[in-house]
Amino acid sequence: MSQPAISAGSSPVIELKNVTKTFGEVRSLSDVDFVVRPGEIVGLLGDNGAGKSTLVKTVMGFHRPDPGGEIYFHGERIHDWSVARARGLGIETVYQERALCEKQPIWRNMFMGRELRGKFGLLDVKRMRSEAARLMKEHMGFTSSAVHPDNVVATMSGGEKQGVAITRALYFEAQLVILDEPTMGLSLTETKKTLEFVGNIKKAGKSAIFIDHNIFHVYPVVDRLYVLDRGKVAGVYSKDEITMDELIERLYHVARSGKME
Ligand SMILES: Nc1ncnc2c1ncn2[C@@H]1O[C@H](COP(=O)(O)OP(=O)(O)OP(=O)(O)O)[C@@H](O)[C@H]1O
Repeated sequence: MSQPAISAGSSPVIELKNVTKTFGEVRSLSDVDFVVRPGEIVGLLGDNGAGKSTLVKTVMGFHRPDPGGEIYFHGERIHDWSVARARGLGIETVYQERALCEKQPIWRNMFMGRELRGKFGLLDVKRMRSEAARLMKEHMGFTSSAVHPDNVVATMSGGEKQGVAITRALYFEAQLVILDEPTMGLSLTETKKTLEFVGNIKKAGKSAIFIDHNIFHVYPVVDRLYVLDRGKVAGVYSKDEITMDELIERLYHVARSGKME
């Protein structure tokens, strides 16, 4: 199980300062300041091409900022930012449900790539099955004996699959969970379930970045929102500062004029 080498405190889990990212002639991010605090769910909104993916890929370590940009984890500047470094510090991405192995049982999916091992390095199947059962009950709210860790993932609903992915991230000591359009292609009920799982991240005292095109999904579960427009931060809002209607109004305004007010 990966443990963050830097101790968690009240300083932001992740902080990007003055981050610009260019790909040849394309400037995907421009002087972006971005902060996620402990226990905070932060929404990322913006039109197609606004820079949302580039921003989260930078947080995930896939991209390094152009010179001048800085990345801090719990207040400490990290110079050698990379996927391995970000993951080692507890930044986990929940990919869309297709990242799970449909034909494998739930317990295997929970521990895929980070299997629990016993003596002599042998797989501890018994412990993985019992841990999966506990997590399903405690984190995913499965009380029915019909849902068993041996069930294959293909039999679960889309929302439940997202639950497996989120629970897996939390189990592996994620400090920050990145959710990239977790409700895409899900039905209404499955979406509701997925949003409940997002709430579990906060209950567990962890943080998340939530990207979704649908403001009706994002607004209810987040504490703060960043609006990106053409690579720039066009607005940052605490949820208690802005109603959903006001936010929609401002998003229309950004789309029309490129400015938040
Ligand atoms: N690897 C890359 N090489 C060149 N240009 C890129 C690369 N990645 C992103 N871009 C460009 O940067 C801009 C921002 O893209 P990005 O994918 O971050 O936007 P987005 O807000 O996630 O969009 P969407 O909602 O459509 O996924 C776009 O113009 C895109 O074409």
